Amino acid sequence: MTDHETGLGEGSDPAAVESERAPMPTGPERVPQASVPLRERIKRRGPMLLRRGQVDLTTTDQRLLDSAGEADWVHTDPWRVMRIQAEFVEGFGALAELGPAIGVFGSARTAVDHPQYAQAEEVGRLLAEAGFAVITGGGPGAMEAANKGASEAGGVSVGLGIELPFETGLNAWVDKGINFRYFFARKTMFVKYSSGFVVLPGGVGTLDELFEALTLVQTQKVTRFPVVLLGTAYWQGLIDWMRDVLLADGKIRESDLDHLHLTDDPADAVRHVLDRLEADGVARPSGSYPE
Ligand SMILES: C/C(=C\CNc1ncnc2c1ncn2[C@@H]1O[C@H](COP(=O)(O)O)[C@@H](O)[C@H]1O)CO
Repeated sequence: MTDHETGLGEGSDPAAVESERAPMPTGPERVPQASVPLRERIKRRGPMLLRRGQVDLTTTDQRLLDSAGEADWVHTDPWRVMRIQAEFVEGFGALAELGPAIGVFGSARTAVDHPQYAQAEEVGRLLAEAGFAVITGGGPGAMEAANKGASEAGGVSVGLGIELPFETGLNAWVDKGINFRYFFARKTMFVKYSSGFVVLPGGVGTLDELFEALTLVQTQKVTRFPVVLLGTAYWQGLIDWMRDVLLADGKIRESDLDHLHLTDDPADAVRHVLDRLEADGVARPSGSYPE
């Protein structure tokens, strides 16, 4: 079995490989350890003693820098686990000190000249003025609009982008951006660093984000989490269906619907978020309350 397989090689240092009798030579006369007879090789690593065949002859760095060998392992799940871990580390590191924030979701396809774009921009602005950072998916459409409103109001405009088969990149109004490979890591960041969501008209991506929030509230994985639906004409049908079918059939409770605040007014959306958080004992950020 090799050192790699036993794990004994990690952290080893051939400079510490020495003969039990002779002290470690320190200068140009240093003997390559491979030339020390096998039976005389000895190494101490912390509380561990290694002798003979257990003494490895290369350092961790040497093995790291040795580019020879197979590279297929970068396409294996154990390696992906490391990349997933890295996304959480990067996300937590970038957002841990963000302060109070609200997630704003909505269609990637909302056109710049559409009234919903103006509404998203207004929401971004009012949230920033209220003292919230604004977190979006970092893409085009409603996301871009909310980032624009937040950034132009001098707020913290955050975009959590996602790698897609087609390149879209972070929109130009994202002032703090992270690009994720994995949807689930990105979704964790939305929920972990937002105190509530404002959801504008959108498609399956937006519905996914909305229903994830509702599921987490229903299962009490998150508490104190206001969710506002902006656009009554767009959302009323969904609310009616949830009430008439899901609730009527006993698949949800009335309280699951109570979490949803439906409005057409961006100022009302932001007031609702502030009021709900205050009612739940969360300190209000130091910005202005929308008139
Ligand atoms: C469809 C197009 C670009 C997609 N680019 C996206 N970039 C970032 N985030 C996205 C993108 N598409 C979807 N999302 C996420 O889902 C929500 C919007 O999805 P919907 O289906 O459009 O409602 C959004 O909140 C993002 O988090 C080309 O225009």
